[in-house]
Amino acid sequence: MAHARLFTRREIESLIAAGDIIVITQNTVLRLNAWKDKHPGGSLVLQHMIGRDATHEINISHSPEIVRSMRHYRIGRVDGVWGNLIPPIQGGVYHLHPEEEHTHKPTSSPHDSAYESDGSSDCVEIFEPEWENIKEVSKNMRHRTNAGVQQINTECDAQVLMSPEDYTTAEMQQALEKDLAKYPSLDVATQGDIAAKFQLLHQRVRDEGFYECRYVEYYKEMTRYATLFALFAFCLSRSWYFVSACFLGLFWHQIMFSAHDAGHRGITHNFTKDTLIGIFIADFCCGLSIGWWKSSHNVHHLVPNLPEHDPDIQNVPLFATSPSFFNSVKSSYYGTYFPWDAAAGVAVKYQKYTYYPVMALARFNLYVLSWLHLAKPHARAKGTTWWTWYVELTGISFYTFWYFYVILYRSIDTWQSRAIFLLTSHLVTMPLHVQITLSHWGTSTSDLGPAESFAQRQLRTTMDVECPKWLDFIHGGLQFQAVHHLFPRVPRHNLRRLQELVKEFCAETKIEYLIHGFAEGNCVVLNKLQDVANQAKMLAACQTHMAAVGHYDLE
Ligand code: HEM
Repeated sequence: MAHARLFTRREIESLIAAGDIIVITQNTVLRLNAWKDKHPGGSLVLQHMIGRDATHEINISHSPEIVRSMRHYRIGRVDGVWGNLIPPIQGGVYHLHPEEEHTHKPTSSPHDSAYESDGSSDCVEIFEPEWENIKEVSKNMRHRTNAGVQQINTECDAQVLMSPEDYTTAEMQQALEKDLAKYPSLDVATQGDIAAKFQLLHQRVRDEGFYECRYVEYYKEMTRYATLFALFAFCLSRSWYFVSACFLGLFWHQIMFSAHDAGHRGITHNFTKDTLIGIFIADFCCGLSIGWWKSSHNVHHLVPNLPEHDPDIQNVPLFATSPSFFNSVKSSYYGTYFPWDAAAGVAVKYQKYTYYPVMALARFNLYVLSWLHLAKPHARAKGTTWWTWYVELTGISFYTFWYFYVILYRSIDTWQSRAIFLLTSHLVTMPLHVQITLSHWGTSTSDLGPAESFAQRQLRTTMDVECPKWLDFIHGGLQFQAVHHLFPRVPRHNLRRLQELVKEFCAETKIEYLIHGFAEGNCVVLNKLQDVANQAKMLAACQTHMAAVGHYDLE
C-alpha cells in the first residue's frame, strides 16, 4: 500500500525540492499537486503549508467530509512529532539529494497519489527542536545590533552610526525578543501541548453545536438591511440626498458583515450556496468582488501579520505597521515589491494623521482592487468553481450600472448633489474599515518561525474588541476576531458564546488574549502607527548620516 510508506524528513525535503506540494496532516503525507490550480481556497494557501503540519489549518477550513476526502491524496506517513519545514514560498530552500535525483518520479496520476513505495523500512526520524538554533541566531543578532540600539537610545538625532539595514534589523529583533519573552516557549513540548489542547477545544466546538447556524439571527439581519435600504430609497425619492446617502452607506456597512460570513462559508456551510450569497451581497449590492476578497482573505487567515505574505498589511507607501517594510518587502501575494522610497518615508511619518482620512476613502480603493482582480487571468477559477467569475462579473457590472447611472446620474439632478451623495454614501462606511484594521494593525508582526503552533500565532497577531451584547450588530462579528481566526467557519452569532471557551483555552495555555474597548483599540493602532513613524524618522536619520560619511547613496 503506497500510503503505508514511512517517509523520512530528508525524503520529504527531496519531494519539495522536486516541486511537489507536500503537506502533513495527522501524520499522513499528502501530495496535492493536482490541486495546485483547482483548490477553491486558492493555490497560495497550499503553498504556505508546504512541508508543514497543517492539521489545524485543514480542520478549521473544511467540513469533516472534505477532510475525509483528502485520503485520496495520501502518499505515506511520517512518524513522531513533525517539525515544520519553511515552505519555499516563505524562503525555504531544498535540494534533491544526488542519489534521489535520478529516482524521483513526479506523478501525473489524476489523484496524484501514485507514489510507489520501495518497500524499504526507512529510518524513523523524530524531529528535534530547532529551538536551540533559534536562540543561537537570536543571540548572534542581538550582539550585532545591541551597540547600535544603545546608540540610538542615547543619541536621538542624526548622529547615529548605524547603517539603515542594521537599524531595521535591530528594531525587528527587539520586537521578536519581546514576543519570545511574552509568549509560551517555542519548544516542541510546549507548542505540542498547545496544539493538543486546541484539538480538544475544536472537538468541543463541534460537539457543542457551535457550527450550527441560527438562521433566526439572519432573519433579524435581513430585516435591518431591508429597512436601511427602504429608507435610502424613500429619502432619494423625496430628493433628501444627504440623508438618503447616509442610509445607503449604513446599508453597505451592515450587509457587508454577512458577505464576510458567506465568504467563510459560515452561513449554510455549503460552498455553492454561501458563494452565491456572498456574490449577491458583495458584487450585486456593494460593487466589490467576493472572489478578490476571498483570494486575499484566505491567505491573510493563514499567515496573519507576516509583512512579506499577508496582503492585509501590505499598504506601503501609505501605511507601514512593521519596520520590515523599510527593507522594501517583496509580496508573495502580489508578486511585486513594495519599495521603501521617499514617498513611503514621508507618508509613513504622518500615518497616524492620515489613518482616518484614508479609511474614510478606503471603499474607492476596494472598487479598484475588485476590478483589477477580475481582470487577472487567474481570477477565472479552474475546476468546479469555474462559474464564480462569470456570476461575479455580472454582479459587479450590474452594480456599476445601478449605482453610477441609475442612482447618481438619473435620480439626482445636479453635479453638486451627485458629488455630495457619492462622498457621503462612501464616507459613512468608514467605521467598517477602521474595525477591520483594528483586528491586526496594533498587534505583533514578528515571525516566530515554523515551530510556533497555529493557535498561538493566530492569538498573538489578532485582537478582539470588547463591546456590550446589544452593540454586537454594529461590529458585525468582527469584534470577535481572535475567536474567528481560530474557527473561521463558525457562524458569527455563536462567537460571543465561543469567546468564553477561547478565553479558558488562553488561560490554560498562558497565551495572552488580546482584547480592548473600541476607543482603546483605536489608541493601540494609533500608537503602533506612531511607533513605526518614529522608526521611519530614525531610519531617515541613519540614511542621512551614512550618506554624509559616504557609506550610503540617498538616491
Ligand atoms: C493544505 C492545507 C489547506 C488549506 C489551508 C486549505 C484552505 C482552504 C480554504 C481557506 C478554503 C475556503 C475557500 C473559500 O471558500 O474561499 C478551502 C476550500 C476548499 N478546500 Fe482546502 N485547504 C487545504 C487543503 C485542501 C485539500 C488537501 C483539499 C483536497 C480535498 C482541499 C479541498 C477544498 C475544497 C473542496 C474546498 C471547497 C470548500 C467546500 O466545498 O466547503 N483543501 N480550503
